Amino acid sequence: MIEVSDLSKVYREGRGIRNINIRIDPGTAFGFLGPNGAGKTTTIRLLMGFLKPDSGQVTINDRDCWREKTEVKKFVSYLPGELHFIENLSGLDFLDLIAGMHGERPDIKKTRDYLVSALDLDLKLPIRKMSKGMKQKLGIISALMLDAGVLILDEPTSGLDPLMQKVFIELILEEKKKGKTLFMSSHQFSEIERTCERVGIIREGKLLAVRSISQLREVEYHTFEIEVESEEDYELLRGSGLDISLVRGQCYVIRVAGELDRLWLALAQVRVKRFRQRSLELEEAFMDFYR
Ligand SMILES: Nc1ncnc2c1ncn2[C@@H]1O[C@H](COP(=O)(O)OP(=O)(O)OP(=O)(O)O)[C@@H](O)[C@H]1O
Repeated sequence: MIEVSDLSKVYREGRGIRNINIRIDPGTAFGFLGPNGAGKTTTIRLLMGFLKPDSGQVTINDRDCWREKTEVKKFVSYLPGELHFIENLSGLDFLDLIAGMHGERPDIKKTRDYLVSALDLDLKLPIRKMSKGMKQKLGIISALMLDAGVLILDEPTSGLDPLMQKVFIELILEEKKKGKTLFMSSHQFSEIERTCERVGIIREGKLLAVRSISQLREVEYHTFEIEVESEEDYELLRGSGLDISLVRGQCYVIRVAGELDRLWLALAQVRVKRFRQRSLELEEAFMDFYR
């Protein structure tokens, strides 16, 4: 349904994105993660037809996002990373304006009311008096109330407090139940993990990896906490070439990828006071792509 093929867009200074390939099946959610300036918004702007690719192509439902952008916008709903409103309007006026552009469908008002209540937003307030988080809620409501089949969300939880981030995740899970296709950028692995089937990691304009969340969960990664008797024991551990970091005193964290043989061999040589395995941390497995 969403197909990004050999997509490149390079700005004058040489930054941008290069040769991005992503395929997102209908009814699935794709999380797009990467550090600041990695190229997430650039990719999303190409998906929305705001930018013309230098090379390659993006299609949604087999429509070219640049050449057929008007058609594409009929089944896509978009939440920009940076929201710009007509500040003098109230929240309600703004949503009415957006709904009016989509033919006064009665279902929009119903969905709007549901979202307003879920996100607990005072729509009577003029937008200029709204906080950053309130404006973000308004943006989310305007994107979700249209009930489009494809949702493209650029850092949707930016500015939301932890409670509202949780509500947002629940709303997204409801959208998924309705069969929506989702493309969502984020800095937060946890929200991608909870909402998406697959995750793409972008850095310096290049797509480093695309993994299914279940694949990431299976990565053989083990973290242990160990307390040894003395500095001498630590030196012995260190000599084994294991990935060790100090917590405090003689307490260390050891991370092992793959087979554990080397760990057992090292442990046999030292005096251990305390030893326990930490549960697998998915985020750590994911962070490996950044290192
Ligand atoms: N209009 C532009 N002209 C020139 N360079 C740009 C333009 N827009 C973005 N860039 C540069 O392209 C790179 C990618 O920017 P982009 O906004 O896509 O990153 P991002 O992953 O969305 O970052 P963030 O997480 O900080 O929002 C950055 O180095 C940025 O400075």
